Amino acid sequence: MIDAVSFENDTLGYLDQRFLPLKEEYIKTKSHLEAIEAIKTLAVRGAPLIGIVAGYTVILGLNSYQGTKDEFPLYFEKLIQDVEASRPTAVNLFFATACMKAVYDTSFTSDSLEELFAKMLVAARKIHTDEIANCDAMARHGVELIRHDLAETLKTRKLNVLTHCNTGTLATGGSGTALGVIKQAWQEGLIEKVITAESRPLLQGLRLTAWELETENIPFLSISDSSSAFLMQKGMIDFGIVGADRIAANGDTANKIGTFAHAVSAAAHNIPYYIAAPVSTIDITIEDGSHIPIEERSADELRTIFGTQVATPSTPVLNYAFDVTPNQYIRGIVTDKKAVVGNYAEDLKKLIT
Ligand SMILES: CSC[C@H]1O[C@H](OP(=O)(O)O)[C@H](O)[C@@H]1O
Repeated sequence: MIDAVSFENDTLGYLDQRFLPLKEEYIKTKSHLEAIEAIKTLAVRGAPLIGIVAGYTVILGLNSYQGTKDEFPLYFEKLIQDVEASRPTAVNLFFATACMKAVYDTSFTSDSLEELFAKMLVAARKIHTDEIANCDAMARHGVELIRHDLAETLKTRKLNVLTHCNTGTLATGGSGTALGVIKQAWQEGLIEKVITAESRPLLQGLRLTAWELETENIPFLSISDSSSAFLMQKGMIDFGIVGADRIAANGDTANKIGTFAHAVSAAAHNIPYYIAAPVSTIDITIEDGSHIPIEERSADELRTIFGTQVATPSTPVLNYAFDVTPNQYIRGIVTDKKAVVGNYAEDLKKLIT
């Protein structure tokens, strides 16, 4: 499996995703500031992986601390603020900092800084190992749901599945969320072909998902984001499954920009459209998708393509990195605990408690 992230000898290691698949560069750093920049620039990306790296980034910040225990609370507060300011939408990042703050709240008074830091490292490693295990559980629940919902089609042929952005090992450290379900479905002989939407402007689908599928010898076709409706109309897509960066209590889901457009097209063609995400991506504190903070990114992500200017530098741009798919477009939400179908407000809450 691709090695997306590691933490050994107080050093964060990660595969820089900005130039994959043409350039593979594994970065190692002890600097929390460099780690924060890696999240900001999508050198590391993908909601669960962002959460894993955020946890390790806090550890790097702790290792840089030179002050006294009395001075530590202010330093820790600033460290958490800086990590949380790196990207706003993927709730996994805030799940990771909440885990660190929980250790602080429980142990700061009673423990030495050394003991406190050791406990936070355990918490950071747990986030990492949990997300890997979550992928395997999601894969099982997702395949079970697909076998049920697509049973009629499966009587006569294998399935063609649409996915968007990258939700595989490069986004999770494990087999993946949506792509993990797809990989497992392929292993079980259910998949004919994967249709991976390029995911403009940073092309996570064309670059990263394609690379993962090629690496695993899974047949796929890359398409432009705007092609999905046409392929659905031609009967070339049997279901869609995508990831999530934040799921509201009612099931409304924020994911890479373009996700909602695929969902509307799927609904128009009566094609089931699923979300796959660990429970750590559910934000039960917000009642619906209108409250999810949507990241706006640099205009140059559209005006240039990997350093080549394709529009004038003065071209006005609106570059939302995510959109929100209302729950009525979602046939089911596959989590590590179970697949939730409909009745999201009630059933998602049960997963959290
Ligand atoms: C495993 S879900 C990953 C999720 O994160 C991606 O966003 P980004 O590449 O900007 O971090 C995309 O929304 C994926 O669905």
